[in-house]
Amino acid sequence: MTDYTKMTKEELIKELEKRDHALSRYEGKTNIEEDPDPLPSLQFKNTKSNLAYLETIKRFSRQLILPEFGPSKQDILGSSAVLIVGCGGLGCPAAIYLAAAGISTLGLVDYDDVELSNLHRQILHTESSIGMSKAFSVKNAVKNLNSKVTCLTHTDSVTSSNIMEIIKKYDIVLDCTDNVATRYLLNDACFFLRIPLVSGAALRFEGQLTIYGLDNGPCYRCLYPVPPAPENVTNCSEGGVLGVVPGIIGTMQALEAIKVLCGIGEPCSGQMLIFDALTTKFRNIKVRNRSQNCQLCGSNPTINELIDYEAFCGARATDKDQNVSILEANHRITCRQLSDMIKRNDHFLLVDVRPSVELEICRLGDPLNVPIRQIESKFSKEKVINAIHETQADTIICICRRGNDSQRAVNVLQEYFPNQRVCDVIGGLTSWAAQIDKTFPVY
Ligand SMILES: Nc1ncnc2c1ncn2[C@@H]1O[C@H](COP(=O)(O)OP(=O)(O)OP(=O)(O)O)[C@@H](O)[C@H]1O
Ligand SMILES: [Zn+2]
Repeated sequence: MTDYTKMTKEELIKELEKRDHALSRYEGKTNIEEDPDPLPSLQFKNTKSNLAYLETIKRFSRQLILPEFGPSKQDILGSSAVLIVGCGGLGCPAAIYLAAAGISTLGLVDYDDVELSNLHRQILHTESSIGMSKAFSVKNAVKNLNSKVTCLTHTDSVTSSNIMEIIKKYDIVLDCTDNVATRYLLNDACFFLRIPLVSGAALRFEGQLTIYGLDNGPCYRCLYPVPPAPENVTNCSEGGVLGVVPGIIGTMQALEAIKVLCGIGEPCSGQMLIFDALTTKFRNIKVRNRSQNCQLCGSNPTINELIDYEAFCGARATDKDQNVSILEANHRITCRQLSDMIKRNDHFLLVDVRPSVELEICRLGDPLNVPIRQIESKFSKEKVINAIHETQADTIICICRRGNDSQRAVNVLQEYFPNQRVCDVIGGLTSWAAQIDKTFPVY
């Protein structure tokens, strides 16, 4: 194949004229297979204008000169469509690298809008895009980088009812979401349409990456036939994440998509890449082969169509906080009631059940910190007894970030202190900030 990168501008123009002339012979023909002198696909894609052709060569020159890549692979990217589900921490880097690499079409899906707390890691969103749809925000960034990319935005959640219609247009799908129900949904839909699924995940200091449904590789259900109990699932909003970690995994999702589309290298299928940011270690674990017993892709499948994934997982297809209500009303007080108790100087013990690092962010007064993990495992009664004596409290009030863990804490503490009134604060510190003190930090 001609190496265009080594040609001078004049030589390139001459070459173009020659090829434009050759192309003109095919005008009006639908079948171009009889081409005796096949045009380099890169040229073929850019016949409309010489300028576009020259720009394309120049833009991608550094990857065009890779012997394993070259114009033929560039052309594959230039006619490929990738769907990115989730325009957050993983989706942002994935989208921008794919756009930079010259993908023809990017599908951008996200039902959510940009928030300030997204900006530390969802790197295509900016301060001025707060409140804007994440899918549009990513589209803007992509277009700024490479105006030639066609962006199709979807601002609804993907669900069983719309997913097939959406993904059928794409060559490969990237799972950049953050909840289990959507992972099963994407897995099943991609399997039914035989579309490879590049799956990424990032939490705290760890990231994971693998490809499902590629060639004879396993699907998500081969590895995880049963969804985890909802209470065992932690998301970034609860567990935290260092911003760079999804940046690395999302970038690698883009890389794997390029490799799969172009058929280069060894894609990360049948193996799970695990990245530990704290030790700077990448481990590659071989995962099980495609399972004969898999309910989806095994030899006797029982799942032959999309199902209700929220019911299957017992959890919603979003990581938005869900408020649980496990206490009787007489064990709950409102922020307003707590505020009145503070004003009246009532004798109560405020127990903040958040992890201690979160008290470093903000706290209400001078609470006793007993994290919910301790309360539910190795709980030492002494600490609370001492504090009750010190404050001469007749009531123990548990508080947390949003009013879920505080209820669990009340359940345990009631058993330890049956003669004491134990209650929690509805909505926790988030409600306190909304209803009582607008200057109180929300995180
Ligand atoms: N079923 C779905 N359809 C469309 N988008 C989805 C679906 N499930 C998850 N997402 C999107 O995937 C993205 C995941 O990214 P990420 O976890 O980084 O963001 P986040 O949910 O905004 O983060 P945080 O937990 O800090 O609020 C989110 O923007 C979320 O809206
Ligand atoms: Zn399977």
